[in-house]
Amino acid sequence: MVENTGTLASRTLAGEPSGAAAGLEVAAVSKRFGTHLVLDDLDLTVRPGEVHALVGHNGSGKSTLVKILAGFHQPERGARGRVNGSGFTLGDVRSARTAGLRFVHQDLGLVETMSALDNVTLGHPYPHRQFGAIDWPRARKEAGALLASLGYDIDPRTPVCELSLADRTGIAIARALRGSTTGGRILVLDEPTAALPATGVHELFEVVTRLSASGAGVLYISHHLDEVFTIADRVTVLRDGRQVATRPTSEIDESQLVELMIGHDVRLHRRHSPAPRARRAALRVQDLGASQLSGIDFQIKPGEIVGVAGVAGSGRDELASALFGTAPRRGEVVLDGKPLPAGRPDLSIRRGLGLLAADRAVTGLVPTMSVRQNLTLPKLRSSRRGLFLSRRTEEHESARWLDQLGVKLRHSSQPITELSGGNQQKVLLGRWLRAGPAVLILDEPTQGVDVGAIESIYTVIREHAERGTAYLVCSSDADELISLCDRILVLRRGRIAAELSGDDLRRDVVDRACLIQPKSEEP
Ligand SMILES: Nc1ncnc2c1ncn2[C@@H]1O[C@H](COP(=O)(O)OP(=O)(O)OP(=O)(O)O)[C@@H](O)[C@H]1O
Repeated sequence: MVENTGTLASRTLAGEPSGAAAGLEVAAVSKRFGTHLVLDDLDLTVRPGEVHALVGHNGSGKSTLVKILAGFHQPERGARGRVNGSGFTLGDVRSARTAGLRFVHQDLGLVETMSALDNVTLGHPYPHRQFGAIDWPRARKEAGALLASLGYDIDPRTPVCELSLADRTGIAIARALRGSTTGGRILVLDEPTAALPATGVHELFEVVTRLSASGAGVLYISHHLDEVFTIADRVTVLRDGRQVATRPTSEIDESQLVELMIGHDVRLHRRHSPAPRARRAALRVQDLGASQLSGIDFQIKPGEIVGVAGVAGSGRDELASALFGTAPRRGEVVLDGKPLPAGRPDLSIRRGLGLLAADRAVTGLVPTMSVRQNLTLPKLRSSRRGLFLSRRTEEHESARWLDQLGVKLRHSSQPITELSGGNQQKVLLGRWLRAGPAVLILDEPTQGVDVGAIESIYTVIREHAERGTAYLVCSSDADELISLCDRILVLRRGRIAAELSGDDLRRDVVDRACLIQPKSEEP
């Protein structure tokens, strides 16, 4: 419990030893949207050299806090902030920047077509020669040195679109830190690993460790509790906008943390499914090839949930879009007995193949539409009366879906952009399930979704499998595949290296199959 009296200096934080030098201190931070109190009197300290994790279920207020710190949202009156002892105005972009706060947001905010150098320099002046021309060699040298100091070996001339996700994260961190002094800087990383492969996560941890060792305070927002225990010194838990605890990570274990986050114990249940009886495959893939994939053969029966595991570069990332038709492919894809042409996502949808893509911001959401409109998008015909959409039918059906998926919202005509990331993901899943595809491909289906909501999403997926929907689940989370799938295809170097089922659906077996090349395969 955080006391709510006195000045910033006199407030004591849970888990904060008295007298500790504080990098970032905020106190009494509240935020309302309309009548909805989304942050309720929060106090937080990030010490110099500390990695401080901020966790909480979807909609608990993490991003709202980050936006207040960055100056995009105004907090309610009475909120106070200090960096290294000097006050700054919460809710003011310039004040946050001058105070030394730096941010890497989840979408990274990079300009794909521009070079690493331009992206690192974005928003900062380029070095100039005597008569006003840009000093390109110096600009490149400075950007290269900054990236190297963080541990990234990136040629500043490389266009960002040619860089790996891990290197893009490096560019975003370098840009955030550019121009800040080494001592006393505060870096806020908002779900930095959401789209990173495992190797990228490892690289990022090295960067974060190096930064904190240099005295920077890092506020680290993540849904991945294993990351919190690997990288963070302390963790603050938000639940429904309230700060329920701030603890050293050494004094808490994962199940206690989960309990703090959601208020009760959650266990993920394994699927116990009878073997599908249908003779004809819902999806048959033969000799599929794409830029990273070759010779891929598999089938999925109606009602089956098949997982795809594989490390970055294994081809796992490419499989979903190649099958759906948004990436080029070779080979044969047969849906419900009929061949599906390549490069035709429109036909895929019409014939009953859906894709819940990993990048919801690019391929899923229509940001200008309401929650209800986003949910009902692909199946407009079912709720039409004559030429007019029956609003009552649409409202009734949306309410049922939103309830079933446990979407946290005020009302269904609210703009989708007002929902938290995890709740947006639930709406997109609902959209596809509602459309009733024969086969649904889920690419990282619970990315950005909190532990409490994950089980409710799995339940919905399983229920639809029992009614005959076939699933292909591509995920970087082995635990997700194990708890959800009947069998798992493991990709290595673009080929199916193993198929796991039954007693082999175990973390150690999946990880081993993804990583280790059997002696017989060695060149
Ligand atoms: N601009 C806005 N207008 C109205 N409500 C908003 C707005 N932005 C966020 N909210 C609401 O504030 C609450 C907190 O949202 P926030 O995005 O901070 O959650 P979060 O913890 O970051 O969730 P996630 O883990 O899903 O990203 C949610 O109920 C959300 O719907």
